[in-house]
Amino acid sequence: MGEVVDAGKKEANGSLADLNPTVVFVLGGPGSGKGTQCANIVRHFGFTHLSAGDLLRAEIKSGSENGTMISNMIKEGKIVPSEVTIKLLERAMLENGNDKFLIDGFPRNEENRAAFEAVTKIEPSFVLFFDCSDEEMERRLLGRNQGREDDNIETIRKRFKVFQDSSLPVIEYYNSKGKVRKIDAGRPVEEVYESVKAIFEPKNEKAD
Ligand SMILES: Nc1ncnc2c1ncn2[C@@H]1O[C@H](COP(=O)(O)OP(=O)(O)OP(=O)(O)O)[C@@H](O)[C@H]1O
Ligand SMILES: Nc1ccn([C@@H]2O[C@H](COP(=O)(O)O)[C@@H](O)[C@H]2O)c(=O)n1
Repeated sequence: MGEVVDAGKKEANGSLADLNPTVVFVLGGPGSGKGTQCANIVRHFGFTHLSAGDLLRAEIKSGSENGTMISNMIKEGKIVPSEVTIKLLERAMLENGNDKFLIDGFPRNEENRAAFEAVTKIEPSFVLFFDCSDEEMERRLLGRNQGREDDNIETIRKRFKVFQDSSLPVIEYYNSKGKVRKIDAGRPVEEVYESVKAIFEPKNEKAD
């Protein structure tokens, strides 16, 4: 584990190959409840939650040279170039010290997927897919009230289109490899979590 170098930040030591982490990708449309359910999984199953969107928003706030580009992309609902997002994810995993990660909102397109695989050599254990109607996601996003610049109807519609055109094909790719665990995310939070929990709980296999 890295040593503490400043307020709450740890040095990123070693390589991902050494860490060899367990990774679960958490995908679903904007507002499908990925972040909400990840918080529950973290509490019960010891994963660390890394939201690609949160990491990008933190990068804007940090005054990084990429800040303006990232901010413009998010306002337009567009996908930030993979090298930027992957560097943030790699750094967050190495700084963290855990070896079990929920990677939320990534990979968002084929470029994200292929670049992550090429750079990190990590294959996800499985992909949690929160399936929810556009009507319900729109209602949730417009009611979220977190001051996000992309939670307005114009950007929400763009984000839905990007999800349809670019993110669903990634889910289809993992589905063809038998890796997708699809959840009906249109139900109340507690009901959705019951389904999520069943996926993470060790199976009670019968002895012979
Ligand atoms: N099952 C649910 N029923 C009703 N509201 C929900 C449910 N799950 C989450 N919400 C609410 O909907 C909003 C969006 O949820 P959340 O932030 O978890 O979605 P997300 O998929 O992470 O969104 P994004 O991709 O935009 O970051 C939040 O205000 C959250 O409290
Ligand atoms: N892999 C990603 C993930 C996110 N973005 C950008 O951030 C926006 C917000 O993402 P949330 O998951 O927090 O909803 C998203 O609309 C993209 O602009 C990205 O580029 N790449």
